[in-house]
Amino acid sequence: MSDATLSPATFRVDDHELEFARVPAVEGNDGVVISNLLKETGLVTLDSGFMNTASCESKITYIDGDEGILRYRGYPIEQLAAQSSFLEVAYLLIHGDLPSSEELSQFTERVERHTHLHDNFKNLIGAFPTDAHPMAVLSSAVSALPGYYPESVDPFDSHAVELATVLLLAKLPTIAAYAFRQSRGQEMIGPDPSLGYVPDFLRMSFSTNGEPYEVDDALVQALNLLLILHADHEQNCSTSTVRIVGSAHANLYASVSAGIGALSGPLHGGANEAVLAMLSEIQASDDDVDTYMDRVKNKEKGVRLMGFGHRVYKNYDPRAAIVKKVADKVLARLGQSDELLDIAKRLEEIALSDDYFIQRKLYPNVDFYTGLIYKAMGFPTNMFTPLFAVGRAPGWVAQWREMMEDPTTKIGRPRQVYTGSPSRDYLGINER
Ligand SMILES: CC(=O)SCCNC(=O)CCNC(=O)[C@H](O)C(C)(C)COP(=O)(O)OP(=O)(O)OC[C@H]1O[C@@H](n2cnc3c(N)ncnc32)[C@H](O)[C@@H]1OP(=O)(O)O
Ligand SMILES: O=C([O-])CC(=O)C(=O)O
Repeated sequence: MSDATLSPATFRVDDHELEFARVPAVEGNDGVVISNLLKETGLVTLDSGFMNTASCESKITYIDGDEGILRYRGYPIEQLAAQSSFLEVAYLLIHGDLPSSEELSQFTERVERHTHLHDNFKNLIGAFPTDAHPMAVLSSAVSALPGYYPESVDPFDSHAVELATVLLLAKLPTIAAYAFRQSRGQEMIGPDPSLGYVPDFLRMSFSTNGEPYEVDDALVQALNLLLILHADHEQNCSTSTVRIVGSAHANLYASVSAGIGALSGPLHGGANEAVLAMLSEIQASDDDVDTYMDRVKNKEKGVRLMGFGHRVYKNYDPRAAIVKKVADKVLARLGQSDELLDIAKRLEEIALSDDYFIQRKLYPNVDFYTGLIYKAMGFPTNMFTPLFAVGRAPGWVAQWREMMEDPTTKIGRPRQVYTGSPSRDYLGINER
C-alpha cells in the first residue's frame, strides 16, 4: 500500500500524540494503519474480527458467499450431501481426492478399529458432574488423548500425524457418546466397530442398557448428511483457532481441543443450541413471532435472530437449504410434528421480506434448522454443538495438516494498536 493511499490523523493517548493513518474505506475494513509505532515492522493494519485479512492460502474449501456456493476440494456440497458418506468426505478433505474403493475401505477399517477408548476415559468423563456441558467434557477428553497416545504427537513425523488423524476421528464419537450418557447419569457403553461409524454412534448414544438397539437407517442417513455439511468451512473461528494453536507446533489434539472451545461459543457452533433456546422462549412466551422480531430489530441487548447471518454468506447458506428439507423429512419419518419448526419457518419468512434483514443480507445459516433435527432424533440441546464438533473434526484435521505441511507457515502472532497509558512511574501503594 503506498503512502499516497493514507490520510494521516493524530490521536492523543494521555499526554502523548500518536500518529496513525486511516486506510481509506475498503469494504468491510475500517482498518487503522500505524505509521509511527511499529517502525520496525512497517505498516500494520487494524482489522478487528479479521474482516479483511486472509491468514493463509488453502486448497481445501471454496466459498462464494455472494452466490451461496460451497465446495470441498472442488466438489459441490449438494453432490457430496446427496451421494457421499461422512468418512469418504473426511478422506477427501484430508487427502485431497476422493478415495478409490480400496482406499476408502482401508481408511474406514482403520478408523473403526480405533473407536475404543482406554477404560480410564470412563473415569475421566465420569468425574464430571452430570450437569457439566458436554462441550467441556469433549475438549477436556480430546486434550487428554496425547497422554494415552504419545507416539502420535510429533507434528513433523508423517506416521504420527497419520495415526493422530485416525485416532481423533475414531475417538471423537465415542467421547461424545460417553459425555452424553454421563450427562444423563447413564452407564457408558463402548463401541461395536462392526456396526459402522454413524450407526454405532447412535447405538452408543441411545442404547438402553442390556437391550439391543435397533438402528433406524433413515436417522443414520440424516446424521451422515449433517456431519458432511459440517465437515469444513475454511477459516471460520474454530478452524482459525486450530491453525493458530498448531502454528506454535502444538500437537493435533491440543489444537483441536482449543478449536472445540471456540466452537462452543453461541456466535459460532453454539448457535445451534441457542436457536432452540430462542424458539422455545418464543413458544413459551405470550409474545408472537413479530414481537420477537421487533426486539431483534430494535437491537435489544443480547437479542439476535440466532441461526441467522454469516460473516461470508451474503446469500442463503447452501447448507441451510439442505438442512431445511431434511428437517421436514426426518420429522415426517418419525411421525413427529414440531411447533418449533413452524416458529422457525415463520421467523425465516418474516426475515426474508423485512428491510432490516434484506439490507444487512442476513439469511439462515447452517445452525438455524439443525437443532430441530437433532431434537427429533432424541438429542437434548446441550448435545447439538458436540454433534457439530464430530462433524467439523475432518476439517480441523485437514486444515491443521495443510498448515503444518506449508513451508511458508509462521507462528500466528497478530500485532495490536496500543491505546493504553504511555510510560508512567510506579507509585508505592500509599502514594496512589
Ligand atoms: C457455524 C457458524 O458459526 S454460522 C454462525 C452462527 N452464529 C449465529 O447464528 C449467531 C447469530 N449471528 C451473528 O451473531 C452474526 O451474524 C455472525 C457472528 C454470524 C456474523 O457476524 P459479523 O459478520 O461480525 O456481522 P455483524 O455482527 O457485524 O453484523 C452486521 C449487521 O447485521 C446485524 N446482525 C448480524 N447478525 C444478526 C442476527 N443474527 N440478528 C440480528 N441482527 C444481526 C448486526 O447487528 C449488524 O447490524 P448493524 O450494521 O446495524 O450494526
Ligand atoms: O464460516 C464461518 O464463519 C462459520 C462456520 O464455521 C460455518 O458456517 O460453518
